[in-house]
Amino acid sequence: MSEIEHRQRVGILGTGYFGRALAKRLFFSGYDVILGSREPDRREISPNQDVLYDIKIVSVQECIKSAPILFLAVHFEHVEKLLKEHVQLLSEKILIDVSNRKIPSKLTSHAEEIEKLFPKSRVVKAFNVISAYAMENDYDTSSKQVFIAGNNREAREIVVDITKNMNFRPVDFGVLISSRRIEKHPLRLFPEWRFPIIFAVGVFNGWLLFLIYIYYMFESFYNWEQLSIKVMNKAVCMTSITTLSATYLASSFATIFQLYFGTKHQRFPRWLDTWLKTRKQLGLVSYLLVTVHVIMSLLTMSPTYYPPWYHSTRVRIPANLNSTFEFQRITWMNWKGEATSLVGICAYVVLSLVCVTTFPSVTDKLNWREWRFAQSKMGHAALFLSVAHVLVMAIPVWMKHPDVVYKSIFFVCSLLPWATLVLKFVFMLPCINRYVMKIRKGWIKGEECERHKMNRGYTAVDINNGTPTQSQDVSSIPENVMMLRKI
Ligand SMILES: NC(=O)C1=CN([C@@H]2O[C@H](COP(=O)(O)OP(=O)(O)OC[C@H]3O[C@@H](n4cnc5c(N)ncnc54)[C@H](OP(=O)(O)O)[C@@H]3O)[C@@H](O)[C@H]2O)C=CC1
Ligand SMILES: [Fe+3]
Repeated sequence: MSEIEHRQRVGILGTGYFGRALAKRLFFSGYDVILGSREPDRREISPNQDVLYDIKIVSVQECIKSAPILFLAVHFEHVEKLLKEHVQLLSEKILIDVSNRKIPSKLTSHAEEIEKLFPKSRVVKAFNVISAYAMENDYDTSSKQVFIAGNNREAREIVVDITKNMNFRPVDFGVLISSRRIEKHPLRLFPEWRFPIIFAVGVFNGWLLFLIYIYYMFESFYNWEQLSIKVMNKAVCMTSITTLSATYLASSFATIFQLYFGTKHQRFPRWLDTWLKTRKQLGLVSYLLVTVHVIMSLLTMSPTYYPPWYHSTRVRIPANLNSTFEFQRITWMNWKGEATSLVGICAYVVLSLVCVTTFPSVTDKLNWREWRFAQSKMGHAALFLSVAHVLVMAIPVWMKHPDVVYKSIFFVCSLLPWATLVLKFVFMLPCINRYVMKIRKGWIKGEECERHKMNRGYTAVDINNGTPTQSQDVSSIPENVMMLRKI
C-alpha cells in the first residue's frame, strides 16, 4: 500500500483560489486530497509544484462519491446549482461550508441555507475566517482560531481534528445557528478597538482643551509655538494615565456590581460588559500613548523645557571697567529631574512587561496564576508608578505653593488613578476580599434562605424554646419565630 493510500480522503469542490490553497494545506497535513471541478480536464493544480502531483482533479460527481468529507470551496450562490443533482450522493456526507458573506445577516447563515438544501448531509461551518493566502503560505498558525459550528456532534469533532492537523486552533461554537456569528466575524472592522479609541480620543481632546485654557487663556504661561510638543506632551501623558486607570477601574466596577447583587450570575449591564471586554485594548492604547509621551519627552529633554529639573548656577565674569557681567548656567539634573525620570522609566518598563503578556504566544505559556499576577498585580504597579511619576514632579511645587494644589494639572489628572488604586486596595482588605471570593466561587446572597425553605439539609427550630417545629413546610413558618439548624 502506498503512503497516499494510508491517508484519510477529503474532497474539495471548487478549484478556485481557496480550493487550491485548501488542497495544498490538507495535503501537507497528511490527507489524501481530491478536487472536484465542473471542468476537470481544463483545470490543473499548481503545475509548478511537483509535491502536489498526487492531488487529482475529478468531476464533481466522482469527488462526492469518493470522499466522505467535502469542503465546499465554491461561492454560496453557486452551491445549489452545482450540487442539486447530487442530493442522494451527498446523504450522510460531511459538508464543510467555508463561504463568506458580503453583508451580515441576523436572520440566517449560508451554512443553515445549505443544510436546508441538503437535509441528509451533515453541514459544518468552518475555515471562513482563514484567508486563502494564510492557508497556503502561513504554517505557523497554531494560535489562529478556526470557529466551528454544526448540528451533528460527530461531524463537528471530525472537523475539529482536521483543524488541529492543519495546525490551526479549533473553537467549537456548537450548533449550526452559531454560524451566523461565525459568518459575521470576517466582516467586522476592529469592533473591540472602537470603544477604547473613542474613549482615548475623547479624553485627549478634553485634557488638551483644559491645558489650552490653563496655559493660554487663564494665564499666558507658554508661547503658542510650544503647543505641538510641550503642551501636547502633557495632554498625551494625562490621557495615557486616565486610560490606564480606566483599564483597571472596570474590574472594580464589576466587583461593586457583584457585591451589590450578591452573586456572580447576574448579567453586567451592557456598558460595563463592553468596558470589561475591551480592557486589553484600553491597556494597549494607554501603552501606545505612554510610548508617544516617552518620545516627546526625550525630544524636549533640556534645561530650557524643564528648568525645575536642572541645577542652575550664576556665573560672574569680572568686568574690565566698572561693572560685572553675570549670567545663569544650568548644569546637572537635580534630584527632582532624576527621580521623575527614574520613576517614569520604571513605570514604562513594568507596563511594557504587562503588555508583552497579552501576546497570544506568551499568554499560551502562562498558567492562570501567572497571567493574573502579570495583568492585575503588575498592571496596578504600573499605574501606581505612573502616578508616582506625576507626584514626584508635583509635590515640590505643592510644598512651595499649597494654595495651588487643587488647581494644578498634576492633582486633576491623579484623581482617577488614585480612585482606582484605593478601590483595588479596599477590595483586597481580607474582610471584603473573603466576601468577593465567596461570590466568585458561586455563593449567592439569600440562597441559603431559599435552601432552608426547601428543607434541604436543615431543620426548622422554634426560636423561643429551641425545639424542632412540627411543620414540614418551613416556608409557612414566620421568620421571627424560627431559626434553621443544619441536620
Ligand atoms: N479567497 C479567500 O481568501 C477565501 C474564500 N473563502 C470562500 O471560499 C469560497 C471560494 O472562494 P474562492 O476560491 O476565492 O473563489 P473562486 O472564484 O476563486 O473559486 C470558486 C470556484 O467555484 C467553482 N464553481 C462551481 N460552480 C461555479 C459557478 N457556477 N460559477 C463559478 N465558479 C463555480 C469553480 O471551480 P471549477 O470551475 O473548477 O468548478 C471556481 O474556481 C467562497 O465561498 C469564499 O467565500 C473563504 C475564506 C477565504
Ligand atoms: Fe512623564
